[in-house]
Amino acid sequence: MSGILDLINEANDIKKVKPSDYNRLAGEIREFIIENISKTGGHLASNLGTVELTMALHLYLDFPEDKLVWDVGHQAYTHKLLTGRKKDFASLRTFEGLSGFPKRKESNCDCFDTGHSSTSLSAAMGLVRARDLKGTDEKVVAVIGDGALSGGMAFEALNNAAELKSNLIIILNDNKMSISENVGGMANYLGKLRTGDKYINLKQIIEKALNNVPGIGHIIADKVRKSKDSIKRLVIPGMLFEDMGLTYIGPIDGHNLNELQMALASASKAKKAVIIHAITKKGRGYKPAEKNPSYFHGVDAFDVKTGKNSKVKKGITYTEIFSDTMLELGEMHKDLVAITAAMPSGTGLNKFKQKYPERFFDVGIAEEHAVTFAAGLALGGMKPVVAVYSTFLQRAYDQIVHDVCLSSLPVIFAIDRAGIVGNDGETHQGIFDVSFLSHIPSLTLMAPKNAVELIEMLHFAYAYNGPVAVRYPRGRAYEGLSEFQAPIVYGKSEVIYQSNTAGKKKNTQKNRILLLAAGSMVEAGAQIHDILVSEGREVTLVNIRFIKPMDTALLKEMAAGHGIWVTLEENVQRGSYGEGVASYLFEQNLRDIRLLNITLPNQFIEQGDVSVLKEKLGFDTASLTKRIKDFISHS
Ligand SMILES: Cc1ncc(C[n+]2csc(CCOP(=O)(O)OP(=O)(O)O)c2C)c(N)n1
Ligand SMILES: CC(=O)[C@@H](O)[C@H](O)COP(=O)(O)O
Ligand SMILES: [Mg+2]
Repeated sequence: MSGILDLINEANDIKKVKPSDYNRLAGEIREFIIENISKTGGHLASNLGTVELTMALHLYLDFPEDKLVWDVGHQAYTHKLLTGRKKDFASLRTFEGLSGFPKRKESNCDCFDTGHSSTSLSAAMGLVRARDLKGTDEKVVAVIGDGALSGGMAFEALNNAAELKSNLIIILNDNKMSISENVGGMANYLGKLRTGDKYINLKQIIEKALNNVPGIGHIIADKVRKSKDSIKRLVIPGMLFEDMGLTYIGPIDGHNLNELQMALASASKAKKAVIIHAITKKGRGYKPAEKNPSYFHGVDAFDVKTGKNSKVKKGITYTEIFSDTMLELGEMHKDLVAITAAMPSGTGLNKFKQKYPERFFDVGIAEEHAVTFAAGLALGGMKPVVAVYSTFLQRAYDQIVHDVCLSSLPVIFAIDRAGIVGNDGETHQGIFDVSFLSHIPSLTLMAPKNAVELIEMLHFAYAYNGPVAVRYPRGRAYEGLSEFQAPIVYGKSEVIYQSNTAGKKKNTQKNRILLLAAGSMVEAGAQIHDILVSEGREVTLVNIRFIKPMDTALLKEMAAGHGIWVTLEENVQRGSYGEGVASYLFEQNLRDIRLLNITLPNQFIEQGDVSVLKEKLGFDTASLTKRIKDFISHS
């Protein structure tokens, strides 16, 4: 039997669906999403929570003329389904497939690319101002989650939106959850609004009680009813927003299409910014996700019946190593404190949170605040560890420079997801951190070659008195080369394999190869070393360890015996370690040394499995070896 969803093949088709079929359509959408995500993986729980919300918006808006801005964008699958992309879902988050986030290049119904949090209100404000300047009449709606509303940018935009004299609709999609449980004062306030009906009852109870007071009771009750201030604040939900100058509608049931449509119709009349507070359930309609929305926030393929992950787990991850080491360090050092910007499980800090709740701080989706907060903790005598994904640290550049490094404060940055992360694509690749960190004076930047070295580096970072960052990739930790465990010495690299330089002729020196590999690339470096050596070449392999400061003493020593240098790292070329080596050779006038920088290209890197992307980028061992050999023979 064909379903209602089959009738929807392009934008605005939903308007042809009979209202009596809306519930059936919502059910079919949920079924479709569960079925598909169970095969491809993806952001399941948030999408199940926004089905009716998205349907209501599609009934209200005309695409592509009207503009719908999604915050983070991880909840936009229904929007994709309703705008002609149903057929592409099998390719979700794969190379050249359907993106997991809104993408302008994918559809003219996506008006703003997202992936990072708390940007929707600013972008929507810009669209409104542009509309008003042009004199056009398209509608503009932003959808922001309660988690995303904890981000500083959202507050900045709300402050600005209060000045609007034309319509902007903000849907606050409140499911009480960020990835983990939502935190902070705004979350508490929203909690109070959710129970707003209780306050209304309270008002009625007060009025009734006063009316029963003989004599002046009814006069006071009348005053209470008319009072605009204190009592109103008590009884009318959303007064915080109202007092700021925005109109608040809600709370409403975000799974009730009627309520949503009525709220949108009434919001559309205001010549100002209006917040519709919609209460939804993360994971709605799929029991395992309703029960454990954090786990089903972002999942790999799973079995629909059991909800269990169907992929076999291979090896320990860097995140797990970090997580366990934090427990160890926490036990040893009572001044160690840990900070996350709403990612306790993603960063692995959840164990630390459980064991040392008083030394754990989840500040909400607020990376800028997290870093300056860490500066304050360090000033107060604590040893803060900011655990953060490379891509989200981009937010906090000025705070790192101005608040931490300028005063050389002992803050540790544990930078997870450094390098290619895979299926989340352009917005989430951690490929810029070496570039935006390695020029900051007083900051030390390290990268471990393997699991053991991450542990050592974290211990080293604790003991070091100054700002220090350790970057490590997403996923499985490399466990090879574990016999190489030279103690970490500040600013010193580790020579893994030293080619024999004794008694060799000058010509041999010219052709001798020096591989300078950073972090995740040491594994590839070791493989390339073995291949080149098996072909009779002389090769030295160095594990950089310190991307900054550069170990110039070692470089000087190596310059005497190696004519071909190759740097290997997982970062774009501009601002890379390799670029630093090129400057060094130039400054030292070492013009005879031929240098090949192997870095990621200076471009945004799209989505796909890490192995697929590496192959496409020529970053797999076979391609890298070929590149090095070509370089040797052509230079
Ligand atoms: C700047 C930034 N930091 C962290 C994240 C990781 N992240 C993605 S979704 C999310 C939670 C968002 O919560 P909410 O807005 O309430 O949406 P929900 O998942 O509940 O639907 C977080 C922390 C991000 N995308 N961007
Ligand atoms: C949407 C978002 O930003 C996160 O949910 C992100 O997808 C998590 O990535 P990991 O799977 O690497 O934790
Ligand atoms: Mg939420």
